[in-house]
Amino acid sequence: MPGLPLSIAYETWGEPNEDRSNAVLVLHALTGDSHVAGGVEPGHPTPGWWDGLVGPGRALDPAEWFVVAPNVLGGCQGTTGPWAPAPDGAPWGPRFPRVSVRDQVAAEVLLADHLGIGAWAAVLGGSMGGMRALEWAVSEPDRVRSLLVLASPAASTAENIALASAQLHAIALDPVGGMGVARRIAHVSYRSEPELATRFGRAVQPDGRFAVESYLDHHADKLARRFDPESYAVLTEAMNGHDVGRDRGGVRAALGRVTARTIVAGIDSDRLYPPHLQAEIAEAVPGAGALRVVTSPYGHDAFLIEVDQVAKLVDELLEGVRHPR
Ligand SMILES: CC(=O)SCCNC(=O)CCNC(=O)[C@H](O)C(C)(C)COP(=O)(O)OP(=O)(O)OC[C@H]1O[C@@H](n2cnc3c(N)ncnc32)[C@H](O)[C@@H]1OP(=O)(O)O
Ligand SMILES: N[C@@H](CCO)C(=O)O
Repeated sequence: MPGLPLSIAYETWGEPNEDRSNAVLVLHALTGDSHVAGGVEPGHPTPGWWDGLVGPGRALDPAEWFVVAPNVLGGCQGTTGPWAPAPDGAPWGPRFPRVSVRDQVAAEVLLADHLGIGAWAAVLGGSMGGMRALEWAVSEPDRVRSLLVLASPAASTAENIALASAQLHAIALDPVGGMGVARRIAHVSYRSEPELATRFGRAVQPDGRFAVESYLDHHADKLARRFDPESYAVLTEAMNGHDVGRDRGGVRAALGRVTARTIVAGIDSDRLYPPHLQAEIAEAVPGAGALRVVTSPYGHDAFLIEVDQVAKLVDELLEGVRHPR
């Protein structure tokens, strides 16, 4: 992204130690932001999306770790994205340049440099956050001491691209209404078929809508109140282009570069990024060991919901940083 004026919004928890060896990078998913957790620490009053993970007595205890969470490049919660002013003073909007997951990580490298962090004790993320975490470990192996990749692929699959392409077409036709359509399509892929069947069945509400239809309407309306359609499109295109193996001799060769102590986890009911995609990563990253499986009825969104299981994985990862083999 040479030439793009760049601002990065980020939040931190805890304090860096003298050599910054306690710094942990947490990377959010598609519609997430830098507000990982809240309600437990001064300065972070409102709840976050991984509340159970950061806070006193939690896996990422600010008394021990310096936790850093940036808003992604192309996002709409403070970091440069389509909402930001272009050189002519008007918002970039649809003129915002295409960015890749590699560009996003390159921006996060600049943040690490700015904060004086040579190597992260851990880099972790789920979904799109896991794509960036993996890209960090491949492109900057010396700067990632441990890595958690959760519910992410090494490269977006044909099905991922197909689902996303329908969403991008909807936004291209009508940004605001289209993002609602996109969220409906995406949200179905974030949940599991048995969950939807058990929870909603064929129930019809008094207003005539299927209950599941009304549920999707609700999530579409909620997103419209908090997210920018141009940003949704930029980030979706970045995910479509995600392939750690591009120009690196393929996925296996790229993953072979990773030197971080690595845990790779999938969710048993995830139909967006099913666990076989994480098994591919676990097999190719040196020393990653067996794939870990989060058990959940909720599908892909379990990376946000099953926080206790995620916290155990983070605990195990950080234990390895405290006591390296
Ligand atoms: C890192 C990141 O990804 S950050 C972004 C994370 N946040 C999001 O993605 C926001 C969208 N939300 C979600 O995807 C989910 O709510 C999660 C993953 C955060 C949590 O999942 P769950 O706790 O299982 O929530 P669930 O999907 O059941 O949604 C609950 C909502 O649906 C509503 N709902 C349930 N049934 C119906 C229905 N028949 N009609 C209308 N609304 C309904 C509930 O009232 C509730 O509303 P609220 O969220 O405004 O309080
Ligand atoms: N609910 C998540 C799913 C994408 O991983 C989000 O909106 O970011």
